[in-house]
Amino acid sequence: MEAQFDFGMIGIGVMGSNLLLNMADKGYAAIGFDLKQERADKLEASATKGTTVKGTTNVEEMVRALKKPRKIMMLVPAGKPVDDVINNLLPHLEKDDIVIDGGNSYYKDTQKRVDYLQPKGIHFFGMGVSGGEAGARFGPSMMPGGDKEAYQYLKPILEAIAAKADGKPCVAYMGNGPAGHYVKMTHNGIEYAMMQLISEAYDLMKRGAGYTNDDLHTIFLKWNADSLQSFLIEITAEVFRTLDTETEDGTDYLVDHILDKAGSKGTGKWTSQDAMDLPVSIPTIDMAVALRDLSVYKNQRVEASKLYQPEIGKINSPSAELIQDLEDALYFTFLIAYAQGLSLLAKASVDYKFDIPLPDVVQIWKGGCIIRSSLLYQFDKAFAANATLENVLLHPTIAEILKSKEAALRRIISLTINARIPVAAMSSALAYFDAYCSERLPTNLIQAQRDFFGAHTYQRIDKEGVFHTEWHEGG
Ligand SMILES: NC(=O)C1=CN([C@@H]2O[C@H](COP(=O)(O)OP(=O)(O)OC[C@H]3O[C@@H](n4cnc5c(N)ncnc54)[C@H](OP(=O)(O)O)[C@@H]3O)[C@@H](O)[C@H]2O)C=CC1
Ligand SMILES: O=C(CO)[C@H](O)[C@H](O)COP(=O)(O)O
Repeated sequence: MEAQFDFGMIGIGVMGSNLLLNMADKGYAAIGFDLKQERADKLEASATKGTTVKGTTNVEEMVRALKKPRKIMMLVPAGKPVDDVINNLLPHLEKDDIVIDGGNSYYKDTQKRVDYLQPKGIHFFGMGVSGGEAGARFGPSMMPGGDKEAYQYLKPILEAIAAKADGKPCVAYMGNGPAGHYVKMTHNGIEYAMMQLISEAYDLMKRGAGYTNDDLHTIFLKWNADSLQSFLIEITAEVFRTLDTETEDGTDYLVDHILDKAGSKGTGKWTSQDAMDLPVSIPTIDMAVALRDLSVYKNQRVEASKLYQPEIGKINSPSAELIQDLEDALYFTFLIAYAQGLSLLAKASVDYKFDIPLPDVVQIWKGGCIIRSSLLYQFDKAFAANATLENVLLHPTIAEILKSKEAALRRIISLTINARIPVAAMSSALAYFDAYCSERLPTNLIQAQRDFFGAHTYQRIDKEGVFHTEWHEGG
């Protein structure tokens, strides 16, 4: 076959097929490989009339059909399938070909793959893709990282298919080596935190204040039209009005029939693990991971609820005030979740020499991805003033916002404590804020204890040096 295709895709499942069809709609000739013939046929059948889309089960045929330098993306499950695809592709590739892993791969695996392929002259990109099925088809947010020189060949195609925010494409070069996958991992960590925060607001309104699903639908719609405008708030409004087709008369709401055990594929956990390695404090993301983990222990929770019989207190605050406070509390805590994720990227960028452009990260998260929200626009001024800002909480415009919403969050958390509604992520966001804004923390005592039992030494506030005290006889 003559080399006539602009882009090749390996793995034409949910994400791969939609991304490829998106490219074809933008005028690129697209070819997709899958192990299954029916997927290859389905790809061709789904193409928009007049576009050039081919499906194949022959990897060599796909590679030969691509213009040079070849641009091949894989969208397969993370882990072994990625290495299998690389090894199957390698015999057919040539120097300067570009291979992109668009899945949710662990960034340390991506680094190994970059190191493996670089001596062979192959440019390997780790690229986070966010937006789910609809995003892939009509405009995702994409976070590519790898060889900057080779990015010029990808840029036009990626910019054409990306979501647009304020007319700018939601894709940009994210830095060296596995930087793209690191940014996507962090995106997902923030995603975990925002989802946990929303679920806590839901719990407070449903179990605490007794709102119905219809009420919740209306409240989330209003929030989405107001300060909390975001993809996650928008889809949550939809969830509350979706009826269950499995139950007899179909009048029950589906959300009430869904088991309260959360799944997770690892990106949230990796964010927390890597933050601890660096170390960067991201407790709201950590708490979101921990609460998904806790949710899995359903049997233990059932047993404990019988043992302790916790009575959920009624929250009787006037409705309008409660909903306004919750809106402000969510705004405050979403902002903290973004701040923690961005502070992780700032540190990783320096320590790992990723050179991540933080203003671009904020820009490409404004559209197409799961954590898109109008709140992200608030960070523009902070990063315009300092593109490597360690923490957005240090910028005066952010301080003004947080100060205006802080009292509402404190009122909400006070209500939940007596009502026994667990708001672990909200509480962690407030505690992080209180600690981050404390000139003096009680950590002096921890240093004293460490020196007491382990002669670990401490520093003093009034003179330079390292000190040790004989705290007690034999200490
Ligand atoms: N779904 C989503 O919303 C999002 C997913 N992602 C990530 O994108 C990646 C793909 O996800 P998604 O499209 O949902 O998954 P799907 O399961 O829909 O598709 C995966 C595809 O990979 C193919 N595949 C699996 N193993 C191999 C292999 N060894 N060689 C060649 N092809 C293989 C499968 O082929 P077959 O079925 O024939 O075996 C299938 O076509 C994952 O890393 C996921 O985490 C990222 C963002 C959002
Ligand atoms: O990357 C994504 C969105 O951005 C995927 O939907 C991801 O799979 C979600 O993670 P998890 O399954 O752990 O909730």
